[in-house]
Amino acid sequence: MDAHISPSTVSGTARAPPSKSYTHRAILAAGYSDEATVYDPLDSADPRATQRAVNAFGGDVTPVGDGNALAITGFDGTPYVPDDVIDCANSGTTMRLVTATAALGDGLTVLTGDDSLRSRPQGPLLNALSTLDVRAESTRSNGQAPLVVGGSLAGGTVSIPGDVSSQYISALLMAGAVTDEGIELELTTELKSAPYVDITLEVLEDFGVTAEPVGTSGTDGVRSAGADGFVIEGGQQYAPANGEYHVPGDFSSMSYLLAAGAVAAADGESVVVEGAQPSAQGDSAIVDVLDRMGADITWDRDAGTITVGAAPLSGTTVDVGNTPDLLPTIAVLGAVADGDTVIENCEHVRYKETDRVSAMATELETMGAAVTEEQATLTIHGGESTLEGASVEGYHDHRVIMSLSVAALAAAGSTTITGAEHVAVSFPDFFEVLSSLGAGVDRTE
Ligand SMILES: O=C(O)C1=C[C@@H](OP(=O)(O)O)[C@@H](O)[C@H](O)C1
Ligand SMILES: C=C(OP(=O)(O)O)C(=O)O
Repeated sequence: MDAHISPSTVSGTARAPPSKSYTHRAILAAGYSDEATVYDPLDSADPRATQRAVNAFGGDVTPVGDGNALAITGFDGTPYVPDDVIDCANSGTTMRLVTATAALGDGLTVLTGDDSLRSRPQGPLLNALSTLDVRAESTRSNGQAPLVVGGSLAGGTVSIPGDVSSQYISALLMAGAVTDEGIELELTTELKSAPYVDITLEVLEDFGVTAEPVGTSGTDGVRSAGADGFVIEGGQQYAPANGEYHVPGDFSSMSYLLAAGAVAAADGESVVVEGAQPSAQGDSAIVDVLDRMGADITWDRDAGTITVGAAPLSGTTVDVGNTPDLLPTIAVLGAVADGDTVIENCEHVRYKETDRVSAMATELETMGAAVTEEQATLTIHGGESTLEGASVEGYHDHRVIMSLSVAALAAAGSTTITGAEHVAVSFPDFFEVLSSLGAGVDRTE
C-alpha cells in the first residue's frame, strides 16, 4: 500500500499508542508468572508475536474487557516445548526475548521471522547461551534466524557485547530469574540502547523480580545502569502487585506526532499529545531534542501531555547511542531545520528492520535534502534547499515510513511512500491519527 501525503498544517489533540517495549515485556513477564492481567497493552503486529510465543510455550493470552486488557495465564517459569515453529514476524524484541525463554525448555524450539528479521544479528545471544551449556544455533550458521534453541538453561556466568543489541541482555535477565542458579552477565563492550534495559529492570521490579546492575554510566542526560554488567538471582517468582500491570504511552511513537507539530503546526495552533507520563523510556529525550532545536514545546509531566507548536528550527548534535529509534525522526527534523544536524553514535541503528542510517540518508536526499552519511554519524545539512515532494521508499520499516510522512508535511508538493501498511508493527492507526490532526493523507493499494 502506498501513502500519499500532501503538504499540510496540523493541529489538535492525539493520544500516543501504548509502549511497544513495555507491552512485550509485560506479556512475557505474565507468561513467566502464574497469571496476570496486562492493562492498556499495545495491540499491534510486534506484541502479537510475543503473545503467540507465550501461547506456544503453554500459556494463554486472552483479550478481556472492551479489548483494553489481556488476561494471561502463564507457563509459570517452565515453558513447554512448542508444537510448532514460533513465527516472530518482524519483531526483533520478540525473537531476542523469546530465544532466552526457549533455552529454559527441556526440548528444542525453532524460531523464525520475516525476511528482515532473518537478516538481523542473533549471534552474540546464541554464543552466550551456548556458553551456558544450552543448544543455541542458527540453522544457516550465520548468526541469523531460523534458530534452534533449547536445553534446560540452569544459569551461570557469561560475557556478552552490549553494542549490538540491548535486547540480548533483557532476554537473559528475564529468563535468568527463573533459572536454578541465576545469571551473572559481564559486558565486554559499552552498553548501547541502555534505557531499554532500564525498562526491563522496571518491569521486572513491577513483577516482584530483582536484578542488580553492576556499575553505572550516564551520557547525554539519559539514565543508564549496568555499565559493567548485571546480576540476577535464580529461583524468583514473577507476580505483579494485585495481579495487574499497566502499560504507559510510547515515546518513540509520540516522536512522529511531536515532530509533525514542530514542522507543520498551523500558525498560532499546536499539537497536543496525551499519554506522555514519565517512564524509563530513553526516547522521551525527543522532548529535549525538539527544545534544543528551538521548537515551542512544553511537557506537563503530571498531566502527561506535551504541547508543541511550529517555530523556526535550527540544527543540533544528538548522540543516539541510547535512543536508536529516534534517528529517523531527528533526521527529518534536521532536514527542515536551518544548519547542520549531526546524529552521532548511530552504527547500531543499521541493525534494525532495515539499515535506517542509509535508508534515511537516501530518501531525504530524494526529497532534496543534503546529507553526509558516515558509518556512525549521519549529518543533515539543513537550510540548503527546501524539501520537495517525491516518491520515496519505506523499506517495509514502520519508523522510516512514519518519519518520511512527517517530512512530507513540510515538503513542497505531494509525497508518495511505499509500504504504508507496515505502520501496523507499532502504530496501526498512525495515518488515521495524522489525518485527524489535519494532514492530507490518501492511501492506495
Ligand atoms: O528492547 C526493546 O524494547 C528495544 C530495544 C532497542 O533495540 P536494540 O537494543 O537492539 O538497540 C530498540 O531499537 C527496539 O525498538 C526496542
Ligand atoms: C527496532 C525496533 O524493534 P525490534 O527490534 O523489536 O524489531 C523498532 O521498533 O524500531
